[in-house]
Amino acid sequence: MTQPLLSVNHLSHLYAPGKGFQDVSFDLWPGEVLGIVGESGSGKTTLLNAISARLVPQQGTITWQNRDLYAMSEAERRRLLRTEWGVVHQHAMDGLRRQVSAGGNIGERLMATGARHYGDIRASAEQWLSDVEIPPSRIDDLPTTFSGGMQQRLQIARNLVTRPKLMFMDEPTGGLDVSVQARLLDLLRGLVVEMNLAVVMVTHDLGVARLLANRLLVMKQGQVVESGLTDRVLDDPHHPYTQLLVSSVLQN
Ligand SMILES: Nc1ncnc2c1ncn2[C@@H]1O[C@H](COP(=O)(O)OP(=O)(O)OP(=O)(O)O)[C@@H](O)[C@H]1O
Repeated sequence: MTQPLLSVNHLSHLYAPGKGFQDVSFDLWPGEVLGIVGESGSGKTTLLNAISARLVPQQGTITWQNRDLYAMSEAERRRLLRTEWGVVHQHAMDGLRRQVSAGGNIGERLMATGARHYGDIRASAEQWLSDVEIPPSRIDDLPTTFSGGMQQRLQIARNLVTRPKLMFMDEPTGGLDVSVQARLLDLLRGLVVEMNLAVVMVTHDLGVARLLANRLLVMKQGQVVESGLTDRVLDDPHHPYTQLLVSSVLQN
């Protein structure tokens, strides 16, 4: 492929000076994982929301497979979010339907892409539950009866069932126990490679960034202060702010 999957050009959205993000540009290629790192309040979530069509940015353009995202109709953008894109929220229940069974949470997204055969949908949901290490016997249970780690894995299965090309993740392992985090990261890493998924992931955890991301954008007060391959940025940070971020992790 000679064209990036996603192109972000001079994107800005400021709630107030220094609050939001300013003049962000990058290209994302199929199968590439881009990590957005920076301290709390640096604008990471606002940027992620704008790129994933959940917040109309004040300036700049986003091109998805050669089409201007904000020239598409609202319905087309919503459809994209249900099919070729996925969103993994930090709090799994924000991305799940609490009144719908685990199997229903997965099947619902499949139906958005035209699946109608109940047996096939259920079989696919069972397969996905097992792929994300949830016992398929829990298929009829409500997600509210699951542990935090299971809810997060269910949210991931719900997104992946439509075989998206691009996933947006906001602190995908935030709020989970360290051992649960490690397991989830392992699982995510495997799925990303197997499905050749492109990912834009926000995290303040440089360990998570190191494990999952190929490339990093470092944000400080709404500006990208440094970008590059993950190992280069973390092992040889150029900007003083990145140096501080890396060294404060090392001191922990
Ligand atoms: N809807 C809003 N209206 C006004 N200001 C906002 C709004 N959402 C976020 N902000 C402000 O914009 C700045 C960036 O917030 P954002 O949530 O994008 O940062 P972040 O890097 O994701 O932080 P965190 O890791 O804590 O979520 C913050 O100062 C925040 O208070």
